Amino acid sequence: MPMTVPAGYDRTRLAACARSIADAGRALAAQGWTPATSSNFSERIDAGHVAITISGRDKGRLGEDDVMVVDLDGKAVGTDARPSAETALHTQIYRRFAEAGAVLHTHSRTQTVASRLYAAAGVVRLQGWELQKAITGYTTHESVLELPVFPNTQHMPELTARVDAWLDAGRPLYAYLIEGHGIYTWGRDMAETRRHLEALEFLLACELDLRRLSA
Ligand SMILES: CSCCC(=O)C(=O)COP(=O)(O)O
Ligand SMILES: [Zn+2]
Repeated sequence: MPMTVPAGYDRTRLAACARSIADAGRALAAQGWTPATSSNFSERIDAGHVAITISGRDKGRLGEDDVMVVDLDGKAVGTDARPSAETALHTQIYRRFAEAGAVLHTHSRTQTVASRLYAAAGVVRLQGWELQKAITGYTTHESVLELPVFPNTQHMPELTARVDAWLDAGRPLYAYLIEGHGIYTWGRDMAETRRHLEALEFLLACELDLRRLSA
C-alpha cells in the first residue's frame, strides 16, 4: 500500500525516501542487526520534515505504508500513524546537524554487547583502525574517534538532553551507543549513513575481539 502523502508533498520524493529506507532495512535485517521489530530509520525530506519508520513494524520487510512524515518536533504530518518511539532522537540529529540527510538506528549483538561493556567508561575510544577513515571527517587511523555511551531510558527528553550536553561541550559526534540498546548514526545521505553504520559495526567488533583475546 502506498504511504499517506500529506497535502502539498511531492509523492515521488516521499516514495523515493520510503524506498531507500526500505532498502536499508532489508539489508540491515539480513545482517541480523534489527531483531524483533527493533531499530528505526529516517531520511530528510526538506528543511523541516523527515520520513521515518512507523513504530513497531518489521524493519526487514518495510513497504511504503510503513513510513510516515514528521516535522522536526516529531509531530506526525497528514496521518494518525504513530512514528517510531525514538523519533525524538532522529529529529534532534536533523536539528543539530544541518547536513544530516539520513539516520539509522540498529540493535546488533555487537553494538548491544559493546554498549554494556563500555557503559561504565561512558565512551568507546576508537584509535589505530584503518576503517575509521570510512567515517566522513576522518582522514587517518591515528586520530581518536569517540563514541559516547549514554544510559538507556524510555524517557526521550533525558536521552536528548545527554546528546545535547555532549554537543554543547563542543565534543565531535558521529554516532552514539545507548547502553544495552543499540547505536545511532547519520550521514549526508542514506548511502553515507549505511557506510558509517557498517564501519562502526566492524570497529566495535574489532574492539570486542581485542578485549576477548587479550583477557
Ligand atoms: C522491540 S525493540 C524496542 C523499541 C526499540 O528500541 C526500537 O528500536 C524500535 O522502536 P520503534 O518504535 O521505532 O519500532
Ligand atoms: Zn531501539
